[in-house]
Amino acid sequence: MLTFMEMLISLITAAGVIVLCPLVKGLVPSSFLNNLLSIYEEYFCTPEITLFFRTDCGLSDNQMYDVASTYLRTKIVDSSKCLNVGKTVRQERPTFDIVPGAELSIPFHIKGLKWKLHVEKGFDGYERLRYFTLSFDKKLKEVVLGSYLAEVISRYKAIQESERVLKLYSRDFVWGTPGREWSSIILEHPTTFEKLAMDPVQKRMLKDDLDKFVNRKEWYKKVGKAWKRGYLLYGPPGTGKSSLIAAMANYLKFDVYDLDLSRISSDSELRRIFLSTSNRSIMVIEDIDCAKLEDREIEIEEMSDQLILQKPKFTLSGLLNFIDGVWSSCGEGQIIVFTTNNKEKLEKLDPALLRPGYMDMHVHMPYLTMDGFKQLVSNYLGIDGDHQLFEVIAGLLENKKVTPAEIAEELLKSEDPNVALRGVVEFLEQK
Ligand SMILES: Nc1ncnc2c1ncn2[C@@H]1O[C@H](COP(=O)(O)OP(=O)(O)OP(=O)(O)O)[C@@H](O)[C@H]1O
Repeated sequence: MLTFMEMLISLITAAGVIVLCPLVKGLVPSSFLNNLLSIYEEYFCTPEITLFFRTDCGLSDNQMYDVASTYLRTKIVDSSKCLNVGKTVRQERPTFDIVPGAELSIPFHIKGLKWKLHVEKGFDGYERLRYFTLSFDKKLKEVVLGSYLAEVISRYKAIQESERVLKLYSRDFVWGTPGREWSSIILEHPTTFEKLAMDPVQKRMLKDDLDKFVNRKEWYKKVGKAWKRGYLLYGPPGTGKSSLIAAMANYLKFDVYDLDLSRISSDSELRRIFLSTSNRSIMVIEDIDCAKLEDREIEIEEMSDQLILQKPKFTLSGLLNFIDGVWSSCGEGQIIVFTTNNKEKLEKLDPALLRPGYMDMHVHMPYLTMDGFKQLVSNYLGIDGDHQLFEVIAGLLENKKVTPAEIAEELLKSEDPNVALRGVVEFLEQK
């Protein structure tokens, strides 16, 4: 007795014979022949479907690329025969990564799903494009596009939540790489608000402001405002502006994007860059008063491959206006932090720059006060109470302009509190 499968195979084989044999072909009605052929195609020539997960998605970075990459890292050891193994000096254990071109076969329903990482290089040998492909039997189309991808995304979200590592994005390694606006490293800055030497009232106000901002998503929607907030941090070099940005990122668990305005050549480039940032992130534009946008020259690559110098069209205020517009129309929970060593210069440049909308809250980072000093002593020497040299130091600090960075440097010199604090006294006396 023939089973159903055996009958089907016989029929398909018969179809093959019929197709190949012109004599038999003439004897069989064409409708029957077509039916047999479609069954043959359906079960024996099952073409694969391939999904592409490119790094870019229109003008933005493609989040599905990161989704795929994060998800596959959890599967790699069981599903690939080739693994890249790496470890930096800081890491304790090696990590495994995907080898470009090697197949990752993940069991799912009938046949496995085949994932692959592709890396394309340009003529110059530099990487131009990378993307993942996911190939599968077309019979799995519905289930892969539906429940499987949903599972991959929810896995990614769970990993993001549980192993949330903050990232610092910059544009240093992406010049000329199509579809990649930012490259990132892990942000491992240890500064927290607690460790920051800063006026306690101002610290409280800033934390409250940040709390209010992140918790008011619905309020922003209700009043029809873009959910974004701008901060200006100003003060001399070494007073902790960068440290404060790290403290804000650690507090909010927001990634940081470091933007160098002087290298932007056009509105469209700027728009692309902004559209490629993630929600709930901090964009940092340092030394905003030094961004002499009108005076600089930018290298523009011509069709002829010759580099020419050209002056870009925008001014600082025009640029900020533009940023305001782009950010109003995209992204949620965005923070932008400007820093300057010289607020007066910024005011002279264009007072409108300081208005709420661009810079909603201004935070002054001054020279070191005695309160700030005690915070540093607590951080570096573990002294939370008093010390006999504090009175001398308080007197010296009143008349000197010293930055927390300078005193931090002195405190690093010895773990013995007496030695370190005597070093601070000497430093202040000589200043
Ligand atoms: N307010 C502060 N509280 C604690 N540490 C500080 C503070 N300010 C400076 N430091 C110490 O000095 C180092 C340099 O400070 P930081 O880079 O944050 O200053 P900055 O104001 O951003 O300087 P610049 O304007 O030159 O970028 C920090 O890594 C930190 O160790």
